[in-house]
Amino acid sequence: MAARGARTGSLHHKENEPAGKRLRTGAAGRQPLSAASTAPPPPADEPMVFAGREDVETLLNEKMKGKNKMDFKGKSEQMMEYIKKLRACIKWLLEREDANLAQIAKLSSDLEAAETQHSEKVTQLQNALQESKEIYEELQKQYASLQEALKKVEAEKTDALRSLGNEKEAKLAVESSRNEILENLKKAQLEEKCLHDQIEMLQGTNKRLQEYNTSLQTYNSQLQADAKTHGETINRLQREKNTMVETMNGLKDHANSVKNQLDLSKSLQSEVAKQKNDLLKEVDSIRNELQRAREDRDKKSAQVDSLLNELGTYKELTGRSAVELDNAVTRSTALEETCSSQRETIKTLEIKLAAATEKLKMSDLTAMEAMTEYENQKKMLADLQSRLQEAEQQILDGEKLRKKLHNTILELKGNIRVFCRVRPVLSNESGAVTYPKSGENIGRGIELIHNAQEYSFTFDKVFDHSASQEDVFIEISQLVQSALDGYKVCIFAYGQTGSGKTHTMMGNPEVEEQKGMIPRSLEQIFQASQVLNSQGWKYKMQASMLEIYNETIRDLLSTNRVATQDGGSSKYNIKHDANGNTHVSDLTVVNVTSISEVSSLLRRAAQSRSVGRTQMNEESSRSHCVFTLRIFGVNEGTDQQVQGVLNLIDLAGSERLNKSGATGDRLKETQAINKSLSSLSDVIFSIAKKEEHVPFRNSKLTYLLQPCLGGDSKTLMFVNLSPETSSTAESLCSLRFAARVNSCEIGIPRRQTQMRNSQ
Ligand SMILES: Nc1ncnc2c1ncn2[C@@H]1O[C@H](COP(=O)(O)OP(=O)(O)OP(=O)(O)O)[C@@H](O)[C@H]1O
Repeated sequence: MAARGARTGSLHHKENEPAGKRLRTGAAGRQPLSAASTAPPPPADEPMVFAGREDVETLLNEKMKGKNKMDFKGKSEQMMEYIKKLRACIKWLLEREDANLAQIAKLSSDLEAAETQHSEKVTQLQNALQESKEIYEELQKQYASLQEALKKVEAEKTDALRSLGNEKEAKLAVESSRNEILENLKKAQLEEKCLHDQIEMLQGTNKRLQEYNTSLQTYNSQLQADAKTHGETINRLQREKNTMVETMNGLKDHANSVKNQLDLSKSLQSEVAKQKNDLLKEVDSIRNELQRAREDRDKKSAQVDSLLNELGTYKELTGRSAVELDNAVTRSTALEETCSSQRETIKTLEIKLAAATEKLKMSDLTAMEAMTEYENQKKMLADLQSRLQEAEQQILDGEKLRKKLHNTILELKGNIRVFCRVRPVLSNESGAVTYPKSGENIGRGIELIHNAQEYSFTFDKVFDHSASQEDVFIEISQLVQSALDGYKVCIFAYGQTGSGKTHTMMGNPEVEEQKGMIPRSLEQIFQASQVLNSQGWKYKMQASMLEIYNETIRDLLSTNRVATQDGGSSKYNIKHDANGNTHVSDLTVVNVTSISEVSSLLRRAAQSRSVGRTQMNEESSRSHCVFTLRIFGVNEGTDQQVQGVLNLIDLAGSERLNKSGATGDRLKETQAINKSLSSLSDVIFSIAKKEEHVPFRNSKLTYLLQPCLGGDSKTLMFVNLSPETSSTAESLCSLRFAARVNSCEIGIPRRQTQMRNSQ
């Protein structure tokens, strides 16, 4: 068709040319055939030229013309001419045919080339279409997988939110358990307060028992008859006490081990709480990370959405823009990678979160276990404590009864009580003191080896080197208490220099365990007076403190320095009134209302106290130090009045002259000390012998203490010993003196009490 079209087109093109110009002869210009019929014929050798179809048709329509019918010659010439024309026409037609064929061949080859090109284009287009289709399918798949991933992320997000909710619940549970613990703590504090109240009540009972003690005196004669029986009871109680002490020690050990366990479980609990806090922090940080990852993921999701939108647009433009599609695919792939990495991160975080939650659960469980353990331990401890308290109460009751009976017997006997205290060995020397390990003298006996000879002594109580200040105070606390009940109480420490008198009487008031008898007695008096307040008792207390140095009184509480020196204007005359109360003129007497006031007084006195040096003790106190607390009590309810006195005396060292190695002033000091101490023993022995004249006035010390030594007071002497072998001679002297004192009957203590309106 195309070839034929091309031929027709070509012929048609030629037909448009003007007919006159087409049929010409060669070089001289061709004539049209019609013109040739009229015009003279072209020369025979000139070829005819045909311009087109019209020329041929004109030639074919040409008619023979002759002059007449018979003009055959003319006709044959014409015919020849016409045949020539026809030949020329045929030749032209043949040439034209060849040219046409050549053109057709050229056209068909062009056509083929065009067709090939066309088919290539078609194939390319088909390929591009196929590729686009594949890309489209791929993108659709990616889209589907992205949607899948998005769904997963959503599901993970929901899970994470759920686990977050669980964590919050767990946290709330932990907080509520902590509140419970705090609640329990409050309860325990309340219980402690109750126990405190009970202690106060017991102290009240103690007071009543003391009242009972007083009433016991009226049954004096009856008790004397019963004394023997009581002695047996004491022994039995002593044995019982020992058993109870052992039981109590066992219980204490058990309680200690339980306490240790409790401490352990407490520390475990605090560790668990710490771990829990760490885990909570970790969970928080993971949550934050998760939150960040979520936000990141949300951003990416938004990006995915926008890219999906873009993808949609790209889908429309797929056919048009393959490059854009490629970019979109690249971005989509990158996004997919980010998404997958995000998913990985989320997964890791989820795993971490799960692990942290697990750890939290574990720690909660451990905490719960620790709590349960703690509760059990607490219960056990409470149980043990109540058993311990019961046992201790039993022991205390037994002990109280024993002491009461013992005191009663002693009071009835009218003895000065003597406690012996041996200090620890301070040097490298060996000790020369032992104690009985069996028999009825345990805790009361002491054995001293001197010059290879053993000397045994028995006192009301013997404290070995291991006895603490508290152990010693427990034994004298009742005596101290009786000062509040209106007795005159006198406690003094006797012994050689460095034997522990000051340690026993004063100790170190700033350190709880080292506080001596003076600060402890004052604390007890103030505490007890507060308890008695609730029973209507109001107390007024006055403290004074003096020392007797070289037979001269010095006021230790005076703020006037001159007055405290020898030769000062103050005379410090000692006077006793009809009620047996002692007054020292010009002596500073301070009203005290609290233990802190007394503590500052003690500090003031310690500073003023004169301290001399001897070869035996660098800080040996060379004076007798007398602390006096006067107690005036009145009961608003019963109008009863009491007046008690508590004298606490740290005597100067009792060593003999040759031992102290003193000369000059020191010799004078030692002589004075010895004089006053020997006066003290003279007074005691003379009272014991019931002599008419008691030489109280022989020394300032004995004269000052006259009312306390005179028979109606409760007197206790500490004999302090140095255990070293080098001190055995002095120790023996002290022990002998103490034994004589212990055997003295100085009278029955009398309570100083009266009714207010009887004054
Ligand atoms: N029971 C004890 N436990 C521990 N250390 C003690 C004990 N008794 C005394 N000491 C120590 O022994 C030393 C001498 O004691 P302290 O000063 O009380 O003796 P003293 O009899 O008062 O002497 P002085 O008569 O010279 O005043 C001190 O260092 C004291 O701390």
